[in-house]
Amino acid sequence: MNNIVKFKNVYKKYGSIDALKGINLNIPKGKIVGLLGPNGSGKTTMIKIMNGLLTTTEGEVLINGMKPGIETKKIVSYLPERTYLNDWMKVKDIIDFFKDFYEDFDEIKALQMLRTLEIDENRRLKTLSKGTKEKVQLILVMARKADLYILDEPIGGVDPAARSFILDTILKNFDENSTLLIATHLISEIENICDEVIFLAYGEIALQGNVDEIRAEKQKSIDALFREEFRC
Ligand SMILES: Nc1ncnc2c1ncn2[C@@H]1O[C@H](COP(=O)(O)OP(=O)(O)OP(=O)(O)O)[C@@H](O)[C@H]1O
Repeated sequence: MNNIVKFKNVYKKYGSIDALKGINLNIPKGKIVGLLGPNGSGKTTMIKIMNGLLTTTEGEVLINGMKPGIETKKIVSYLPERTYLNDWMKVKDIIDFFKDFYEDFDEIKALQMLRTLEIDENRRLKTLSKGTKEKVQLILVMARKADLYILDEPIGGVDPAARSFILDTILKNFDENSTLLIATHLISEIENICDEVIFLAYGEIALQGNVDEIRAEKQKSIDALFREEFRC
C-alpha cells in the first residue's frame, strides 16, 4: 500500500454548514505535505476525521488502509490545534506520561530536542511562554516513531527567528519513511520543506501537487500563489 491517507468522496456537514464537499485525496508514504487554505476552508475538519474525532457525513477515510480508530492511533502522532496537556505538569512529567502512554515514544530523542531548543525540562508548562509551550508539544509529538505525523497549526505562536530552527530540528529527527502532514497559514516558512501541497477552499480541493512542479508551472512561490488565489 503506497498511500498512507485516502479520502474517498468525503462530505462533512455541521447542521446546515457544508464543511467538506466531496474530498478525494491520496497522500503517499514518505512525503511532507502542506495542507493550506484560508480560515474556515475545512483543514481542521479533515484532520479531526483522520484522527477519528469526527465522523464523515458521507464517504470514507482510510489511514494505511484502516478506518480511523484504536489501530490507527498507534501509527498516527497528532498535534491538535489546541493543547490538551495539563498546565501544572513539569515538562519532564509530561515526558514520563508520553513514555507510559505511547510504546513508540523515544524519550532520548525528546530530551535531545528539548536541549537543542534550550528548554528546561524542570519547568512547569504554565510558567512557559505560549511559543515555548508550542515547542514542547511539537517535540512530544515528533518524538514518537509514527508512520504519520499530523500537525494542526504547529508553530503559529513561535517567533519567526525560531521557526526555521524548529523546522530544521524536526526534519533532522524525522524518518524519511514517515509521512508528515502540516496544516498551516505560515506558507513561506514551510514551502521549502514540503514535497507536496494541498490547497483547500470552501471545503473542496482547489489545487494539489508537487511543490517544485507547481512553482515551475505557475512561475511563483507557493506563498505568492496562495496570496493571489485567496486575496480578500
Ligand atoms: N463544531 C462545529 N459546528 C459548526 N460548524 C463548524 C464546527 N466546526 C467547524 N465548523 C465550520 O466548518 C467549516 C470548516 O471549519 P474548519 O475549522 O475545518 O476550517 P479550518 O480550515 O481549519 O479553519 P482555520 O484556518 O480558521 O482553523 C467552517 O465554516 C466552520 O465554521
